[in-house]
Amino acid sequence: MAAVDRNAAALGVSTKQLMESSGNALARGVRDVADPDETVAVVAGRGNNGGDAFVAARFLADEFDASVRLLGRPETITTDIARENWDALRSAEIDAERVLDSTALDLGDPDVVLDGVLGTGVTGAPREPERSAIVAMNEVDATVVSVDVPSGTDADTGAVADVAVDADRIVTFHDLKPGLEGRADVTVADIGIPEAAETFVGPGDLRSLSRDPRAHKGDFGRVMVIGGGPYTGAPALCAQAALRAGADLAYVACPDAIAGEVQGYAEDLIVESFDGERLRPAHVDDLLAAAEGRDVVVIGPGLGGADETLDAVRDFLAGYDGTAVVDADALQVVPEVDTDADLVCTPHQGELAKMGGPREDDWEVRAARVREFAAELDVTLLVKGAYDVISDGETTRANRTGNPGMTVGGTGDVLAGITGAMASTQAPGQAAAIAAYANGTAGDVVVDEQGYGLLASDLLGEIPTALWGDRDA
Ligand SMILES: NC(=O)C1=CN([C@@H]2O[C@H](COP(=O)(O)OP(=O)(O)OC[C@H]3O[C@@H](n4cnc5c(N)ncnc54)[C@H](O)[C@@H]3O)[C@@H](O)[C@H]2O)[C@@H](O)CC1
Ligand SMILES: [K+]
Repeated sequence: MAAVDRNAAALGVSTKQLMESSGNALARGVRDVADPDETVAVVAGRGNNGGDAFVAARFLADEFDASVRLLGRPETITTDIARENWDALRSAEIDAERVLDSTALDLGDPDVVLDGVLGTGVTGAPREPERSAIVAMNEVDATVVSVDVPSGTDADTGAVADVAVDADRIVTFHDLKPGLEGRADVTVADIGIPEAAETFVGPGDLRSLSRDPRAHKGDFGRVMVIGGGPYTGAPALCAQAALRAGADLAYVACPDAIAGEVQGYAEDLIVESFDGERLRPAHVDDLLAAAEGRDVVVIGPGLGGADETLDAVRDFLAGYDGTAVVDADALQVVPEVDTDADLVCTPHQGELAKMGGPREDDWEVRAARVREFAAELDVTLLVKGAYDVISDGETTRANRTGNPGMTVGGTGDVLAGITGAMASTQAPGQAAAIAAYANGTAGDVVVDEQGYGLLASDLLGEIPTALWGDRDA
């Protein structure tokens, strides 16, 4: 939800607007169970769940005998928008008081209790002062309406804590939360989050990239690029992109003939070469052994399409059972290969057609067909275009970042490298979605600064900011 919320804000629909809609929906929920002039006791915690309850109180105050209890001091309200809505209650002289000792919380004899104590931001079982307030709410003989989730319910898992609100009705926002499935007393309220906030990859998707300060080397991936032969720049770009996207180590497995040149592009790369001028089936056993110690393999960049090379790609994928990003010439073997690996394929539309996939001009039609094709192949597809389409066969996303300057050679190698890095910490579909977004954002920044004529290598330095530069994410 927090990711969708951030994506909505990036589309111009602020969390405060969503809070207004949430409060309005709550007021409707209360009207459904109460008659005019009945008493409504609103109990609010200090997060946005409480903020929703403040808005509801503003909607209800004219019609009902409504009063608000805030659990704690207004200064300790955790978000600006919740505090602004608390202040609005006070300014409007709506009955709203703070409760400094929740063990002495006296709700009187209300007809309805509105539970805005804890929502999706809860971690662990309720602590004080929320804990005693929940007990007090359960002791009152009233219809209890919960905001988003009954307080004390873990919104990620649906687990109910030892102390939790026993709700008669729940008004939940945007989507059914875990633990609420199958309950007859739940209303899912549309609070105006545009579908685009879920369809299009946005800054909210980057939230999962935050790092634990206790992380150590290897936590963010050892990425192995199998590439090069006729081309030398492609594997080097790809592996450098993986490092810029946060991988801890990037290895390039390439032919001896070009190893020196690949290493020459960047000292950060670990080049491990095999004999000859191109990949052949004889190399596959050694590559499979090397891949054992790595988190993700990216196969394809600069390999070329020689028959023996494609045979080797086929053999490699048949013997591999980790996660592999497949790009460029290697893509064409995917439909015929039998593998236990999780494949993330990154074709442009021409390559997709060569794989037997759909060719559709309209992106929404393409998205639906790409999903079917991903399900048929049992792979994740990232189909590059003006709107990139990403699907794992179930969830389908689109990415709008990027620009026509990125038609230059090498940008696909960069994308494959970012995808490789992301796939070492994220599920394949999410890895591909974030990679497409970051690659396009990097390209947009370069073109904004200098105009067209970008080089794929220009993207590299912009990748970290594209992934971690959004301080609000
Ligand atoms: N994400 C969205 O799109 C929207 C969310 N909204 C509301 O925002 C809620 C989430 O708000 P927040 O993230 O601020 O979180 P909550 O309001 O659910 O709770 C956070 C507060 O509870 C405290 N807390 C956490 N665990 C606790 C525990 N075990 N015992 C006692 N206190 C605990 C935190 O320190 C914080 O003060 C949703 O449930 C929903 O009601 C709506 O305002 C509208 C849109
Ligand atoms: K609640």
